[in-house]
Amino acid sequence: MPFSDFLAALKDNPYFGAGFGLVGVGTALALARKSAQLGMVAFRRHYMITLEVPSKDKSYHWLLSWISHHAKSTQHLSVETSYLQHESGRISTKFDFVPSPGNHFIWYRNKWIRIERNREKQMIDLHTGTPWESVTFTAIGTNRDIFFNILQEARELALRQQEGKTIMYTAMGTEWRPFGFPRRRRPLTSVVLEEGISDKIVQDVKGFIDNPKWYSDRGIPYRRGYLLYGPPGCGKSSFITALAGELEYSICLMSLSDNSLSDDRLNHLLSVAPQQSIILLEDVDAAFVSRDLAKENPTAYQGFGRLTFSGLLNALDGVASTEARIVFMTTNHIDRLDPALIRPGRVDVKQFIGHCTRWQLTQMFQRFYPDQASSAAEEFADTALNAFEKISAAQVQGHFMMHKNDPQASIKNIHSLAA
Ligand SMILES: Nc1ncnc2c1ncn2[C@@H]1O[C@H](COP(=O)(O)OP(=O)(O)OP(=O)(O)O)[C@@H](O)[C@H]1O
Repeated sequence: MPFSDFLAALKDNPYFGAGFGLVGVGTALALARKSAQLGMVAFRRHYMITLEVPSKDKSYHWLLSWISHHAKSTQHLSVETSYLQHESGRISTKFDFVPSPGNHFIWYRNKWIRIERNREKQMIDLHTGTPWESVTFTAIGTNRDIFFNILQEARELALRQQEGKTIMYTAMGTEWRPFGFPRRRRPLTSVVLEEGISDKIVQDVKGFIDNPKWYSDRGIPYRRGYLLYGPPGCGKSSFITALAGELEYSICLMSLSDNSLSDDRLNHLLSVAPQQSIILLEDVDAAFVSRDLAKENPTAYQGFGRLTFSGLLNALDGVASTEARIVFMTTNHIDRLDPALIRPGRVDVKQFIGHCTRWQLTQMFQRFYPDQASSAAEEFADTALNAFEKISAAQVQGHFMMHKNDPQASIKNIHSLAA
């Protein structure tokens, strides 16, 4: 269809709004013309299809990228700045042009499509503090497939852009928003846990994801909880990040100590977490300690914010969906946790992640200095364990960084390992 006809059709479309008002009528002739026109309006109204996507919808940002991808000739643009992490770890700034508020036309699969991006000046989304926005697509015809295709393409484009990255989400108001730049996926092999632990957890999670039927056949909620506990700097968080990369999942990071977190909000957030994501509750002991401890020292262990302990338990129990729901919790002090929080059903797998063993020390040495003989790695492990009773992987990593190009010095200077 020629562009001029498309514009003429739009002119009568009620969604098109100002700018194409009907010419005034004053004479009988004009009235007759108008009634003919109204006939056309009714006809066109039935042959135009419109899709409105509010900014709250998950697909909104995908669609903006899709539009800028297709509407290359549009001259009215806004900038969206993001950060990119390269293979080397270097971070660079990326500027994307997205269509600015107003009308844009694109030619898509032999059809003209009008896209209107609306920004409400008066309405602010109270949860995110951003203006209320929407995009409306209008096309000729009645076949909705055109919009399904666009949504599908926009989703695939967004997924391609995220390939090889792990997205971290954080809770903003009642929704999850990407936080920081997508991180390059961390390989599982880069986190050296005691022999067998990593494999055991990965197999457990994969077995869970692959077996929804097992749960539905038995009427068991399709969720699984994990608790990683142990001293700081031994790899709890790093392992969860690497696991998310392995599963191609994102991470929804939630702080239970957040003052603005209420029972209802937590419940809601857990039920609307993005698909294929791990919910990560870090340092759960910081928010809730065992009821016995709290009784002994009520001032030190006051509850945080408006979240109650029973609210947390209910929210965890309510986390059920047709999709695999995985909740990871971490703590440095398992002994401070209330047994109700970590009972089976809420936490199905508890795993201690401790200080480095001899095996871990040799593995870490070999990974850091791949050209060295295994005897050097063993010498490093023995020297380290002779000098210190407990060493965290974070300490070892920091020590290697001080002797990046000198493995022998890293063995000789092990006594200088930073506490
Ligand atoms: N097992 C490990 N293998 C390789 N690197 C590790 C390991 N453990 C820790 N690190 C490194 O140490 C740093 C801190 O680790 P991480 O935050 O995962 O520890 P954590 O156990 O979660 O600590 P915390 O209890 O304080 O949250 C990271 O930079 C990580 O790369």
